Amino acid sequence: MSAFISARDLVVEFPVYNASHRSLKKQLISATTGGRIAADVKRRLNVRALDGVNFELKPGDRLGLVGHNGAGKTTLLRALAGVYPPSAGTLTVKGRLACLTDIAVGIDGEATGFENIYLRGIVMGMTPREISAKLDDIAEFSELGDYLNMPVRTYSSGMQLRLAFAVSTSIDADIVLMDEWLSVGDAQFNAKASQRLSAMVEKSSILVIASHQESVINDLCNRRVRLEHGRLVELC
Ligand SMILES: Nc1ncnc2c1ncn2[C@@H]1O[C@H](COP(=O)(O)OP(=O)(O)OP(=O)(O)O)[C@@H](O)[C@H]1O
Repeated sequence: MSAFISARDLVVEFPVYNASHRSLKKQLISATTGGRIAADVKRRLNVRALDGVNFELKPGDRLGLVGHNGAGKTTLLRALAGVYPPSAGTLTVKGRLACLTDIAVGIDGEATGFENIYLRGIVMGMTPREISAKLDDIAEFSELGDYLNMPVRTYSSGMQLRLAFAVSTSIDADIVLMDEWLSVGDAQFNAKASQRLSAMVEKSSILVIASHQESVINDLCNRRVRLEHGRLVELC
């Protein structure tokens, strides 16, 4: 099956509770960041983070998502990952995903490093058998040694990220989703992490990466979407 992504008139809205209707509206009328604010039929405020977005991606596409703070880039990545359902329109995603936007999701502080490799792997969509086959590689890459037998709550934040990164980049993915080029650990680890990410992206069929760095988009991408206040204003 070839990887494929299609967004048709995609809308993602977030209801905003406990917001002062008048003051929020006033404040946001002139906002240059963020999605558009609108009241629904029940006069509740909604942030329209994605507003009628259309595009299609096929194998070989490396899409760079650009736009101002709050333009909707992360929302689009999370919608592609199935975290946010469309409020309207349709989104079709075919292929196995590696979503690197929230790499620590599924990590449990009370569980050991080894147990967390399974927990995070399962959240990523891997089978226990698949994780077992990759366990040595993940453990070796993380360089956590005997710490893998200790509860993750005893790790430093950098060690937790190493673990999350090692598992999250072990999946064989058709589609890679990334919010900025991931940077983890100290200088030595970050260099090998970057190599591992590059290898993962090269093997994948479709890449979608959001970035504020022009050089990242230029180096990695052959297509580009610019979002402004949730609307797609440039597609090439
Ligand atoms: N969980 C949420 N609840 C309410 N509003 C949200 C939520 N997540 C995002 N938004 C709103 O949706 C809009 C788009 O946010 P998003 O995080 O997708 O922007 P972004 O382009 O990734 O921004 P940045 O470059 O700052 O990371 C913003 O107006 C933001 O306030």
